[in-house]
Amino acid sequence: MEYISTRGEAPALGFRDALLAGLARDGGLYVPREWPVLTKRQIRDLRGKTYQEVAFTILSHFTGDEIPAEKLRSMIDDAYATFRHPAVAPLVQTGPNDFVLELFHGTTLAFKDVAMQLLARLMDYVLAERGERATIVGATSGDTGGAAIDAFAGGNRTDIFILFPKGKVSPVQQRQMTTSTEDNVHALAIEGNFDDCQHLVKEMFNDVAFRDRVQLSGVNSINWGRIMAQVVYFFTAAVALGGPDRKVSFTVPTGNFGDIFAGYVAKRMGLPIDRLVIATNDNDILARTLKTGRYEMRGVKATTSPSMDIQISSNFERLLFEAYGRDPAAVRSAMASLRQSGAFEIQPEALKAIRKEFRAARATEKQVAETIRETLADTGYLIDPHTATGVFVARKHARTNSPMVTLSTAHPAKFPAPVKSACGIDPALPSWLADLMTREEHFDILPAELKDVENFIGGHARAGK
Ligand SMILES: Cc1ncc(COP(=O)(O)O)c(C=O)c1O
Ligand SMILES: N[C@@H](CCOP(=O)(O)O)C(=O)O
Repeated sequence: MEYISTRGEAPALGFRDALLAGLARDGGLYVPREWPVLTKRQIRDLRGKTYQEVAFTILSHFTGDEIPAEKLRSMIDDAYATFRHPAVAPLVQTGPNDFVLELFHGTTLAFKDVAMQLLARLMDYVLAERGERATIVGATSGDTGGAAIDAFAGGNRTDIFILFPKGKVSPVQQRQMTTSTEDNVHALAIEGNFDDCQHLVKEMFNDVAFRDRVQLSGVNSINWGRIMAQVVYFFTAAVALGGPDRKVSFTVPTGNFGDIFAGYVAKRMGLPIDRLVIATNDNDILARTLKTGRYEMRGVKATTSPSMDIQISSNFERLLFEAYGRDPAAVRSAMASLRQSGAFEIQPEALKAIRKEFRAARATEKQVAETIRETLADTGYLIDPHTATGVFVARKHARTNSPMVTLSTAHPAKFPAPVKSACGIDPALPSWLADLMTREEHFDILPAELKDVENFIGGHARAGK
């Protein structure tokens, strides 16, 4: 399997190189040259299989012969042995046709663990095979950072630097990033918002001299390895609900567009998905874009679902590439316009293609709080504000004749303050995190300036020395 850049000006790479590259050298994102397609029969055969078996079937289409089958199997087994639920990603029924897909049974209580535990193992395997080290960078609005630190902590081939927006993540999220005692972990509180953090990460990748010197690698969903691992749970959920002989819809709480793009990939791979619904909080740039055809930044609002407080949805670039019939020039022009003026227009044909695949709606802060309260009252089920954003939007797009699955992207205990304020319940952290809030914190504070961040990373990274 070969991977090509959405901007068409970087060399095509094999799986291992695309995995370590993270972002393409032309600033674009890697996607497979072709979408692998499973037949209905192959999808039917996934019924009754474990999460790990389904993961192997799906992921081997993307890793091809670059990762030996027995290695891939053992990495998948190890990655999902860290999950506290035997099903890895169980489905919970909350209404006649309504389901919640719990993606928070990993070590840091968010859906990021699903891909990150595997990504760390894949990267370590490729680095060991090549006798190399890497400097891992990541930008986080709260969850990617904790999951990445947990997955990479203690690795002797990697140093990890996580940029989080100072004062804009939940206290639990912050401590998950700042209390590691491993020498290869560096949590950096950036004086800015998530978009500033993500911009800094992309700028580091675009600084070729720096990138090469520290052997930079990324773990955000700009890395194809993240997306491919997130495709798996769309298959497990749909198949459990009668797929491929019955269409299933999904609503996905969305920020950086990685998770819902994974759903789109599942569909391209042949999974019969009825509706793919983007759920946003008050940072509703994606809902506005689908409505108007204009992607326009308006400044970030702080909400009770801080992980989705995002304006620049990185993976939307992958969707644009597809919607423009894989025309990299159209993507380059949209991205140049976004850089220059904070906006771009989507041409009518491409917009039509996007609207055919996706629907989108927003949940306001009031609606999120009401949804937490009502879901608890009606079903006894407690959800976090990100999941509540999804559940609220899912109700608007529910179908009477097909199941609607909302992705539950975080455990309510990660966001105890808004959950308590909405419904009066103070969700407890699980036993392995019970002392989290009393652990000692270690982090550095840096301005949102490329030079300061590069100097810090260059001074601490072991790769290239
Ligand atoms: C809890 C939670 N829900 C939803 C999202 C949005 O996911 P994505 O960025 O893949 O759209 C995030 C962050 O990415 C998150 O941490
Ligand atoms: N919500 C995310 C933002 C980064 O998303 P990613 O999926 O691209 O890593 C977070 O929690 O950090």
